[in-house]
Amino acid sequence: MSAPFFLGRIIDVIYTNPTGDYSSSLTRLCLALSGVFLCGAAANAVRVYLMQTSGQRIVNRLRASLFSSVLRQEVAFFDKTRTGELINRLSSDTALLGRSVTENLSDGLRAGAQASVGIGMMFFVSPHLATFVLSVVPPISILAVIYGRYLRKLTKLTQDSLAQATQLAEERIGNIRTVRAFGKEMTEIEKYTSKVDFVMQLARKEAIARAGFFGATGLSGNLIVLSVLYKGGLLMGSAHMTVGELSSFLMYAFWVGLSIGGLSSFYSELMKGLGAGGRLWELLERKPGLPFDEGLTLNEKSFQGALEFKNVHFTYPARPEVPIFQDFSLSIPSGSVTALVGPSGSGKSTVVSLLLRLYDPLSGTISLDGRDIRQLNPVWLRSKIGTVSQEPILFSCSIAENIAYGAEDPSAVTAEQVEKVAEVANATAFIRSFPQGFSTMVGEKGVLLSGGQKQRIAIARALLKNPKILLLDEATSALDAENEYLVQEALDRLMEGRTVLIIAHRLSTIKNANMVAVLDRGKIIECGNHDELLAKPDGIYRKLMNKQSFVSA
Ligand SMILES: Nc1ncnc2c1ncn2[C@@H]1O[C@H](COP(=O)(O)OP(=O)(O)OP(=O)(O)O)[C@@H](O)[C@H]1O
Repeated sequence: MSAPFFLGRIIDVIYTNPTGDYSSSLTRLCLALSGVFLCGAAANAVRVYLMQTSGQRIVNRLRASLFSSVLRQEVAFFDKTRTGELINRLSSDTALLGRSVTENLSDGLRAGAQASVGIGMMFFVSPHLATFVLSVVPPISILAVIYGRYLRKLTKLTQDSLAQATQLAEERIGNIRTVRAFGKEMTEIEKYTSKVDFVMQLARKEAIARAGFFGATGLSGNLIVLSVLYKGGLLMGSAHMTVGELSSFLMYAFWVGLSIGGLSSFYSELMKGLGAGGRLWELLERKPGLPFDEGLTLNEKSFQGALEFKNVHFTYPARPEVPIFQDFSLSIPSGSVTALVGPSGSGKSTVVSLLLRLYDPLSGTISLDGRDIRQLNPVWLRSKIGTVSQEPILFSCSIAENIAYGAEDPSAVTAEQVEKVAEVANATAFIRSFPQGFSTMVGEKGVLLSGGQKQRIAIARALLKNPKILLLDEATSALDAENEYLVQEALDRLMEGRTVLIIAHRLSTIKNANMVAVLDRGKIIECGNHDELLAKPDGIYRKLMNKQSFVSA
């Protein structure tokens, strides 16, 4: 900021010495000025480096905290929130906020410092001229406030619309097989295009506001310079100012004008950042509806794994008006196999979700070894439960990594352990048939594997976890005879010595279970073993069997 001052002094030295005897003063002033330039250049380089790195660090930390906050939320939160929206917050909102508080903040601070020192220097060089010039500041400030508010609102709307577009793209790309099977590519393209077109409309509004604001601030800057020339010329004519002072003043005024332009751009970026930030804080500060990692753990030695539902009432938070369980009671003794049967939509999978404490009942209790699971640490509880669902979801990594995912610390799992559980799960033969064996990549959600293969990997994963309690959801779709046999044998081995609740679709499973519980419209209506239930003349179970809705394997 001292450069214009020195430049003015140099001009005055030259003009006030018509004899030309000013070389020593000129050298001194030029040396001083080059020193100033050097310091300025070094400071600028350091500023850019620090701002870039701290900017990235802020974005990284924001992303990590946000991801951690999202993963801790209760499952009901994910029932209501769209994945694409969360992805958009993680990627786009964090980048916008990060940029706004670093690079932009640095430019803003620089512009602010330049403007205030510039104004100070203007007063130092000519208080009279400075007062005259700064009368244009208040109208610009009012304009800036109106513009900032409008931009903040617009950014929030833009980010929301962008999130909707991301959501649509994410869902359709993730389910491309369904889109293809129904031949809906063109419809989906049109839907997506209309969503991004709306984002474009908002961007156009922003561009108009921005153009107006920048035009106004640019014009004000130029008017400042013009008025300095006019008023300064008059002051010089009346010998109240030297040519060097007017030059210095002009340069300061020019800098102040530039800084005001910089400040307006800083302000608009800051407003955009705050627009995106509001949505981020909401999520960062959200307290999970269910505790994440707190509560009691039971004594491992005396742990039995007996489960009991007592007078449970439950509705899903996303649809509180539809009761799923009303006075639901069921006892699953330790070490026994209980088969849960019932029509589609009767609440079988909900029983599993409640046992995993993905949701809490409205009233009644679910207990493990006589202890209400709400008192237990959910992480500990889930570590004691293994699940194999109808259509197991695998992650897009290797087969070995997918199996090791079952262990508490996957990085500590050895290749031998993985191979051993794969053997028990009847998975070794097909894994070995792949050229890359256990290192074969399974694709997103395991799309590169067949249903039976995915199930056996999920069984191996559950075996590695070695849980006391098993919650199984048998596949409804019939596998071919060989696969069927291999999966069934693997499941039988997995069930040995554990408390098992199995959502049963196969007659053989039902027949072998210690107890069959028949669920209908959220209530257990019959309970007993296969033969006992079949013996009831008007029993629902008997009717279900007659409908032959079970896979008779
Ligand atoms: N996350 C959810 N939010 C709101 N309602 C849900 C949710 N999940 C399931 N439901 C509803 O709860 C009821 C019971 O569903 P559930 O999946 O437990 O049935 P199910 O007996 O396992 O059915 P199926 O045999 O077809 O898998 C259904 O009416 C279903 O629409």
